[in-house]
Amino acid sequence: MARYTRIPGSLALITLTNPPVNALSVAVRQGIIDTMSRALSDPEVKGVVLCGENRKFCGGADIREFAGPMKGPHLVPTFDSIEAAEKPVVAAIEGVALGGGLELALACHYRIAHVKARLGLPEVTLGLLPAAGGTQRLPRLIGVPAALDLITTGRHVSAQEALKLGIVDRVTDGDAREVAAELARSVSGQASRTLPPLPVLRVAHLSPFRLN
Ligand SMILES: CC/C=C\C/C=C/C(=O)SCCNC(=O)CCNC(=O)[C@H](O)C(C)(C)COP(=O)(O)OP(=O)(O)OC[C@H]1O[C@@H](n2cnc3c(N)ncnc32)[C@H](O)[C@@H]1OP(=O)(O)O
Repeated sequence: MARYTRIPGSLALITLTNPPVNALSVAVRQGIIDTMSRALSDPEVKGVVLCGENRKFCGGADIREFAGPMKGPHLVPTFDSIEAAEKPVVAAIEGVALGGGLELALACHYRIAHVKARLGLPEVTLGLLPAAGGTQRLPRLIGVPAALDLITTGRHVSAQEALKLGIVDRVTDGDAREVAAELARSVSGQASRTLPPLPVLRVAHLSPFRLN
């Protein structure tokens, strides 16, 4: 599920609620779609803050659903609709943003991380790819070499390293939701921030490859 709350400054606060780590279950994915649509259709709402309940942003795809076929809305269009939102969406990352959880944050226009948060794309450790936008949005944000490192090792990074790499915009030792709300208010009314295009890798010369 996702809870919708109006907060001061003409903002909507969307809180993912799926204990213990607010993983992206069918109900959470549907909840994101419903609450985002509510925020975007309300002319009184000028920006959105996205967070997770109990100070845990999101532990990624719900591994309890891996045993069966995927039901409900898919992650890719769910995240694409956040990126396409014409109102600023700011992720308030506390606890963890892992796998699909980081991919969700990458689809937001801005990211605030609590100093103790951990971020990463551990899909490779499960034999998966970050196929919900991570392979596309992370290189656009931090460049191909740094993104490849995170995608191929699955290692987690601290909030400070995430700031240095350019994954997050700001780190706070306070309440990430409040800092995110402050940022959302300061950019409301501005055009949504977009990611730069993917860098084009040019190969100067390719030798013919033969199997003998
Ligand atoms: C087209 C789409 C393709 C790909 C897109 C996305 C793919 C993914 O997102 S794959 C999943 C990526 N996420 C992970 O791999 C995270 C795995 N979890 C962890 O690393 C850790 O559990 C944690 C860092 C999130 C928390 O660690 P810790 O504080 O040490 O607690 P526990 O490990 O004991 O876990 C507590 C509790 O949470 C449950 N849990 C953790 N992650 C998930 C999850 N992703 N889905 C569902 N449940 C999760 C874990 O099982 C424990 O539950 P119990 O207390 O009931 O045992």
